[in-house]
Amino acid sequence: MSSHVMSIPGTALHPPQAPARSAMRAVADDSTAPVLSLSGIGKRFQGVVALQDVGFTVRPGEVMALLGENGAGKSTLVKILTGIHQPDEGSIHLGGREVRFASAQDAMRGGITAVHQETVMFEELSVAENIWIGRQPLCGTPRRIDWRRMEDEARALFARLEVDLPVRARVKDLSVAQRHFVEIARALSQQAQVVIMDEPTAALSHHEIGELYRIIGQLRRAGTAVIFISHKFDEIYAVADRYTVLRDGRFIASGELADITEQQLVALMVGREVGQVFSRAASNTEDQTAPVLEVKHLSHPSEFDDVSFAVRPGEILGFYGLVGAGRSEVMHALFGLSPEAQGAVWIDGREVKLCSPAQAIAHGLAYVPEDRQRQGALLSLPIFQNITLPVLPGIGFFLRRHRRREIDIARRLCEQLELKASHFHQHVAQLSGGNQQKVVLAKWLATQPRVLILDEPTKGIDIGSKAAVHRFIGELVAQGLAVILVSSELPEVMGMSDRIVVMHQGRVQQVFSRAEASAEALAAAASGGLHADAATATLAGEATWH
Ligand SMILES: Nc1ncnc2c1ncn2[C@@H]1O[C@H](COP(=O)(O)OP(=O)(O)OP(=O)(O)O)[C@@H](O)[C@H]1O
Repeated sequence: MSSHVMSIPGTALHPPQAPARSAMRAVADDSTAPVLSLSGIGKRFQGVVALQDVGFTVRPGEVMALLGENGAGKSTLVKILTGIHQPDEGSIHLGGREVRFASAQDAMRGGITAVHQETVMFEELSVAENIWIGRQPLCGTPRRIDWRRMEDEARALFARLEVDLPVRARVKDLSVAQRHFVEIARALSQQAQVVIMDEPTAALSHHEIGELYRIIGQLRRAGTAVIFISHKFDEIYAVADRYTVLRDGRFIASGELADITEQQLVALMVGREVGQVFSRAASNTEDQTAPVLEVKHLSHPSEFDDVSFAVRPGEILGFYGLVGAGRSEVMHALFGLSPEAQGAVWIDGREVKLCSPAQAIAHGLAYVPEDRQRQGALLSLPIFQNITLPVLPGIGFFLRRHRRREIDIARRLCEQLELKASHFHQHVAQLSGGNQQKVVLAKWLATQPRVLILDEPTKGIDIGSKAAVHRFIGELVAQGLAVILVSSELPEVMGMSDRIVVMHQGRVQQVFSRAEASAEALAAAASGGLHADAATATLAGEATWH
């Protein structure tokens, strides 16, 4: 890692290593004709310019990282490439022919497929049926579906990918990673020339990320071009060959990743200096300060067992663990969302019952969930109403002067979080994904809680805004707020927390002070107390795939 921006001392762990790029780049070189070329692409939404004169090329067998801040226009471009939106201007050439896709199916048939979390699949149908839906092989007279061929060909696709996935499994029973693999198999079956991956690792474990990298290597060797969107630089450098940067809907630069440092990329993306990310001085809260929140022996029949911890005013208590460790489930229970949970919760030294979110809020808790878009934002309401919704009773919604105050609160938070929107009355549905996340964050910060639970607060948020979010959390803590920070990013959890609880398989494995918390020690605890080397190997995705 070349820049100061993402690295802090002691975070020696990196995401899974991709195979050496020189070995993987069998097809693309400078003389290869592009498989995809865009020129002069423009798109407006009700006066908002999302893209303007964007052009770049992608060659067969290369991985192109598409980079930009929240709202830069990446998703809009993906939607144009996959037939969901039509461009107002410009042209797209695929395999040397000009194309215009009227729908997602049209784009898929034409050779462009996207892999992302929101992809609609037929939940009740099998893996094989999802791969061949709409084009099932037929046999006999009268013609009927050739189930055996359909399943055999699906098996052959997974064999090619070296993924062990039962083709008769129902899609509803698959993990996010397995769904990605089904989509990739479908793309292969359609001889896709370009596969777009939009933040594909967001919900994957370290091991699954390793699997995904390996499959990307296979696509590349087969000559498929991959457009890879991510806000994480370590993974961009691990998998991509080239980059294209967008800023404010415009093309800024393209080039080889080998020729550019992370810091230079950040400068291209944000066009200004970015503050230090992941760095906060430890709070000077004394150990003898009474905790504002104490959780004692919290258990759930299937999700977690005997979880106890305490957090003091002015302190950040980090929660680290692998996907599935039970961290988010504990936070759900704490916020009154899990009726089956048992245990005791004490606030300011008094035992309280938190049986519903309303009770939790009344006791000064706020919870910003991980899945903010689905659980947090009212997409059809304007930004300022989303932000002030939880505090409306407190500021008198119907009084005009209070409406003014509502807008003031919203404006201050939007500035602090560097929200990118054309105006406060813009509907949240019209914001980019990252900016929608910031609205939900602002909404809960506006409640001025005493204990703020943040679940993956910077997931999907660009590097510049990450620094702003961290600064803002730091300011709130300095004013006496207690924060519980659930994060899967080691640098974030280490750089921000005063103490770190590591969970493994639903239990508290170990609690670290800031001084004790090294990347290796946290990883070892997250893997169930393995020796640090073994834990590092597990995190690097070297274990076998089940
Ligand atoms: N349906 C829409 N209506 C109005 N404006 C829109 C719509 N979709 C996108 N925009 C605007 O287009 C711009 C680009 O958004 P886009 O979603 O492409 O950004 P992005 O680079 O994908 O950001 P992120 O990293 O946050 O996902 C933003 O200003 C956004 O508000």
